Amino acid sequence: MNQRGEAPISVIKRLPVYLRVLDNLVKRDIEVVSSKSLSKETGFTAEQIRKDLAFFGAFGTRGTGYNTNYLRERVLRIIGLDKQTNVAIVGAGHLGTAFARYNVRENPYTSVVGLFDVSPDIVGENIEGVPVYHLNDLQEIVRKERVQVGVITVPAVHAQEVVDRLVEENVKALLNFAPAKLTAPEDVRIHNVDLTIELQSLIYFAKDELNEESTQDLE
Ligand SMILES: NC(=O)c1ccc[n+]([C@@H]2O[C@H](COP(=O)([O-])OP(=O)(O)OC[C@H]3O[C@@H](n4cnc5c(N)ncnc54)[C@H](O)[C@@H]3O)[C@@H](O)[C@H]2O)c1
Repeated sequence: MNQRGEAPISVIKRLPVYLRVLDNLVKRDIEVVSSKSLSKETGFTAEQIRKDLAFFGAFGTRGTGYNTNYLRERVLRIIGLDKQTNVAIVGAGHLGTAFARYNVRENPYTSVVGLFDVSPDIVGENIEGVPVYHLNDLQEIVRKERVQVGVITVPAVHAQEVVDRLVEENVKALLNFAPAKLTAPEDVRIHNVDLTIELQSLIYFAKDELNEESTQDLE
């Protein structure tokens, strides 16, 4: 049974947050955690947490809480992080290299096996142990390293050609940072990330609280 198929996207999106907190608790040798303390650490309500976790089976013991290790392993398995996932980042500029650095340091669950670029200024370099290859080597490395996820951090005008190359190599999951509308076959999943849109929507939601005097009308 595909457990992920049954839970709403909002629940799935909270799972990595639970994982981060559980990782921390395991590191601190905390063996049992209540939904109340998970609530304190995540900011979600205890009821929400119990409901979320119940989607995947009842893991907790009433009055005691959840076994931290067990819950962490379940969450890892539900997300699909119990097996190594190899990632390639295409575009080794500001964002691509920052993303690579951060993931090498902070994300033990995926392995960035290579960055790819076309600029002679960066090809051949090494970012936190991750080699920067020329785009021409994409096919060879994707096959050799069994890359499953592609991250797109090239200028928008080049993003579709990068998608096409990754799709040709059978990469089925793409995380796109370029502000471009990309197309791929139905069995390829593309997630778009746009921090500028996040910033703009924050301003919309906070606009009543923003100090009127410190803002100037643009028109
Ligand atoms: N989603 C967000 O929140 C967010 C934030 C910042 C930047 N961006 C976007 O991310 C992308 C990268 O931004 P940046 O600031 O790192 O730019 P950058 O110019 O620093 O880096 C882009 C890199 O892509 C390389 N490149 C160009 N064409 C390529 C190709 N066909 N194949 C491989 N590499 C190629 C360039 O040589 C360069 O190293 C842009 O599309 C930008 O708009 C998105």
